[in-house]
Amino acid sequence: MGWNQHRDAFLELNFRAMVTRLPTLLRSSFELAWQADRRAARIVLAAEIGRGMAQAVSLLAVNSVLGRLITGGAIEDRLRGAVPALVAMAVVMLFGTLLRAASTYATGRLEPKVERVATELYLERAAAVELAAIEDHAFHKLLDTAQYGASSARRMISYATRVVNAVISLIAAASVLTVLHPALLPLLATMTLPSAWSALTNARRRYESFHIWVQHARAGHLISELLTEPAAAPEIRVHGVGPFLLRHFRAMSEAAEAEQTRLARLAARTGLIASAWTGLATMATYATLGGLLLSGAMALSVAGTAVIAIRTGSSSLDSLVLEINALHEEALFVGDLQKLYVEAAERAIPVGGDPLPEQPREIRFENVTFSYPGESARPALDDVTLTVPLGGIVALVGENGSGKTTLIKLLAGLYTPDAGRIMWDDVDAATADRHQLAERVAMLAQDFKRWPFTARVNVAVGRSSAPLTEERMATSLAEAGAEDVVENLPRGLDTLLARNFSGGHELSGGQWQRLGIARAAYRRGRILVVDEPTAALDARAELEVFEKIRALASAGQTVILITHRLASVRHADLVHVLDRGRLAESGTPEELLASGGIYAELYSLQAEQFRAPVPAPKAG
Ligand SMILES: Nc1ncnc2c1ncn2[C@@H]1O[C@H](COP(=O)(O)OP(=O)(O)OP(=O)(O)O)[C@@H](O)[C@H]1O
Repeated sequence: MGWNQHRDAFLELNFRAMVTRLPTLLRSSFELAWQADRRAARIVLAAEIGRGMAQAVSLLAVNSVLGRLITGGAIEDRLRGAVPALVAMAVVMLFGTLLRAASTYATGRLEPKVERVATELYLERAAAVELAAIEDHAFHKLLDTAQYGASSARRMISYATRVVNAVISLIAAASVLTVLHPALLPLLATMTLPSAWSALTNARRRYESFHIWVQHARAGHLISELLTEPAAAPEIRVHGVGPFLLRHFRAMSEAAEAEQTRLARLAARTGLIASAWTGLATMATYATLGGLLLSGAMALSVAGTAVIAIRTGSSSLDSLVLEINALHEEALFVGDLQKLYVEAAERAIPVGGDPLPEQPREIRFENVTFSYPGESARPALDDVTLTVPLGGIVALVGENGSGKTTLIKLLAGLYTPDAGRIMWDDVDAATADRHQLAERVAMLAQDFKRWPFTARVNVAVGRSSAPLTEERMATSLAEAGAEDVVENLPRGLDTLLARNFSGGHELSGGQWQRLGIARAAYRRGRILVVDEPTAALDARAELEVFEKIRALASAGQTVILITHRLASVRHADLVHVLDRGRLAESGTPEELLASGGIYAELYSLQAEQFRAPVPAPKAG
């Protein structure tokens, strides 16, 4: 269906990189933990270091016990001699158990907090970027992949904990082995390398595959949502779109399954090779140990301890490799999240800037050109120069796709021009304080958001930063002519406007439009921008809304109006006509009618429809 793009998979992930990055990974896990809960982070770190040390001490105690038991003398004496070491072992094990409990508790406390902190930052940064970033598919892909980073950050904490633990117990086992016989250490490493290789190879494949398939997974998810969402339900039923969507869903799922099968086949093959290699290395290790015993180069008690140390060491090394690998895999996702943090900060709406004039007289577009990203035959706005005087009604008129909505989005600061300037008196909007600019504008977009909240929230969300007041609510509803919409709701303003929730209610398109106008009125922006405010209204409601808009304008509010209903434009103080991204004509409605240009042509086309003869009722 045109979503798949498998070109940009890239990775650099190898064993050396993994080991060299380990300190950075551990540090960033610790930083995440520190940010989320300092006390718990301290407990985890101390407990894990303590546990590793306890393991080293208990290994030394084992050596001492074996040494006592295997040396000559009466068995009672040998047992008695081993008692202090046995007691030491028991104490150390108890200590280790307590530390483990402390670490489990603190990690459990830490993990959800880490995920929350990471998620909050993700949402905060994503909500603060420019509209252009949200509409950019590359940034969207990053948003998609980075969303997994927060849960990875959560898991990173336990993996990092286990890595610290495994490193310390490995150091303990390796030091004991080196003391026993230096030849044993490389053998221990050889035994564990295959599982390292296999785990790393599989992780790399999984991550590569994830990056290649993430868009695909999103598209599959989108189709399954489309099949169940209420907005699509009527067309799915009347036009029979269901089987078509299902066919695509199946095709996409099958492609994803084939990828999973490929990964499983490769993982099985890699696992087999690694196991064969481990088997050979284990045989070599024990043969060496036997050789050392036979040649008398190693005492039996030492060989006993060596076997225990090798088993402890290889299991520590095994788990170290697995945990580092898991840590690394999670870190790749956390890396995506961090990349998003950086990119979102770079593409964030700038804070601060030149103050806008308190009472500007006009907004001037000077040779403004703007193109949407991607391929298009012509710019959406092409060298547009026009003035919007403040304090009256300015109408934007033009055929579909002529650039009206784009123009008001630029005016509201949602996009910045590719060329030219937008001046608020003598302040360039490009360097102006964007927060101030947004403060001045109330916007009712064509596709304004129908929030799945109560009617009250749907209006008050127009200015969610201020405390809600009933008086302002009532005035806004009156200004929008939306009182009867609210009166007819089962629980008035407290009715939930989301039909797919229990107790939820749905409004008609026209009723929504009136609530949308109430929201824009509630905002009390000095410039009210309305894009096709009456498209869904019946003739009476349309007249009423334009009446209200006129009243707002005569009370001093600036209204910028986009509409195809040219009869309603008659009351505008100034009309700009756009044609394929260019300003075609400007003037008062009377001037434009008299000039016989595009406006006059569109006007007479509409007027014609009403002049068409009404068929006479048939007699009889
Ligand atoms: N988000 C977008 N991304 C890419 N192109 C866009 C986007 N929005 C609009 N366009 C393109 O920009 C051009 C101008 O669109 P715009 O929505 O400004 O027209 P309009 O005059 O408001 O049309 P209408 O009367 O249909 O609402 C069109 O060619 C449209 O395809």
